[in-house]
Amino acid sequence: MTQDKGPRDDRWYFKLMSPNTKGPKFAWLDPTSIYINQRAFQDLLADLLADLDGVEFDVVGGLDAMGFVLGAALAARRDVGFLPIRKVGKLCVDTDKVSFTNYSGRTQDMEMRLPAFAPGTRVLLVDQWIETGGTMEGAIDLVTRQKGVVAGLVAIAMEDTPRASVLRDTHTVVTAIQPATKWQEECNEQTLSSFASYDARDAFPI
Ligand SMILES: O=P(O)(O)OC[C@H]1O[C@H](OP(=O)(O)OP(=O)(O)O)[C@H](O)[C@@H]1O
Repeated sequence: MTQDKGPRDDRWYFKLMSPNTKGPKFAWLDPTSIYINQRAFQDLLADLLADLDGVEFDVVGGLDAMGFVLGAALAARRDVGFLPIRKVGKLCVDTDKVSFTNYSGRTQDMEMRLPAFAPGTRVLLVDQWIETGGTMEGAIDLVTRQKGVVAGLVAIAMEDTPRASVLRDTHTVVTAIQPATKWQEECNEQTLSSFASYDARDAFPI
């Protein structure tokens, strides 16, 4: 873990996130570079876990695909199980399915095994990023349809879009990028000032 991670609203590892270099068919940034560097990944997990102190949950539900990385790491740290919520057509067991529309405007289906847990099970939902909130809304539906309790939502960041803001108002939400900060404003603008000096080598494993 880093000795000095920087202020809580300006963590050093935020600037490792990569800009989109492939155009509008892709997401505007790639936070996965944080996972490459062990200090950055450990610091990210420590920050999220600190903010999850006092949030009780029985299992982590991770959203396909990058929510698997963050969710499984948090589950292992908190000594609970991990429930993958998958894009459609992958699971070879009985499933429940929802349709959702994400930032790309495309409608997709997402599945969770059926049954996945007993009624009343507290599920922490984890995804890498929340933009429109459509993907997370679909996961919430899957959990509540099996009578699970959504214990909280976790992401590196959640943009202040209309539906995502509703999620923040109605759920316990933990994000690495803190609301009402410079970084949050830049996420809302979908351009980070750190992109100007971005160097992929800064995220290399040491
Ligand atoms: O809030 P929304 O507008 O629904 O968008 C957020 C979703 O989009 C990204 O994943 P993506 O679908 O790009 O897939 P990936 O996790 O496989 O990269 C992100 O990790 C969320 O899952």
